[in-house]
Amino acid sequence: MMKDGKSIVLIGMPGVGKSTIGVILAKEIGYQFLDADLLIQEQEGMLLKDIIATKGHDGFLAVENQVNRDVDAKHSVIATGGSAVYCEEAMLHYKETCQIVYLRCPYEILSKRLGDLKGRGVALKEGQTLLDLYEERSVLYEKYADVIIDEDNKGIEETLELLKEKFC
Ligand SMILES: Nc1ncnc2c1ncn2[C@@H]1O[C@H](COP(=O)(O)OP(=O)(O)OP(=O)(O)O)[C@@H](O)[C@H]1O
Ligand SMILES: O=C(O)C1=C[C@@H](O)[C@@H](O)[C@H](O)C1
Ligand SMILES: [Mg+2]
Repeated sequence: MMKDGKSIVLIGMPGVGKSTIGVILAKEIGYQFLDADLLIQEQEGMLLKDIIATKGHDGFLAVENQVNRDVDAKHSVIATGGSAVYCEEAMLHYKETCQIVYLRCPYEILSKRLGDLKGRGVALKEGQTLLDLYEERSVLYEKYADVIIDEDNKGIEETLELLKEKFC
């Protein structure tokens, strides 16, 4: 187990593997796992894509901000949603209480990995492309990160090993 018990918050674009890698990391370092997307769905009683459809982009971000801001968990790996980085209050809360890790994946790899963006519930504004989103968010992910893990062409296992090297 990690020494100081600080939780690890994973940030990054949709599809970088925050949820997939986060749950395995938690198990391997003896932490709990929380997925902020699932907390949002549970609170709202709706799927993410339906929350976005009903409340709109800004309404969704308000809920995402509140849910992440209210997370008070030690010894946990927390997978955030890709848009959590727009939620300033929540990000400042994580910055003060946790270690923030940006899983950075090159655009070319990510765009192949992501299929139907709408089905995934990505918070795209009208007319925005995945590349626009990538460029807009990269700056924010880097701003809040304490640690950056570059995925490049790594598989899930290799990325996990890098994370464990940092935190164990
Ligand atoms: N090298 C890799 N690293 C991480 N995930 C990979 C890799 N190669 C393929 N994948 C796949 O990419 C997907 C990552 O999806 P996942 O839901 O974990 O992303 P996420 O970061 O949690 O996205 P979201 O912000 O939408 O919650 C999974 O289906 C995973 O199997
Ligand atoms: O990157 C995004 O815009 C999102 C990613 C998901 O994890 C969800 O948090 C939500 O569907 C928005
Ligand atoms: Mg996820």
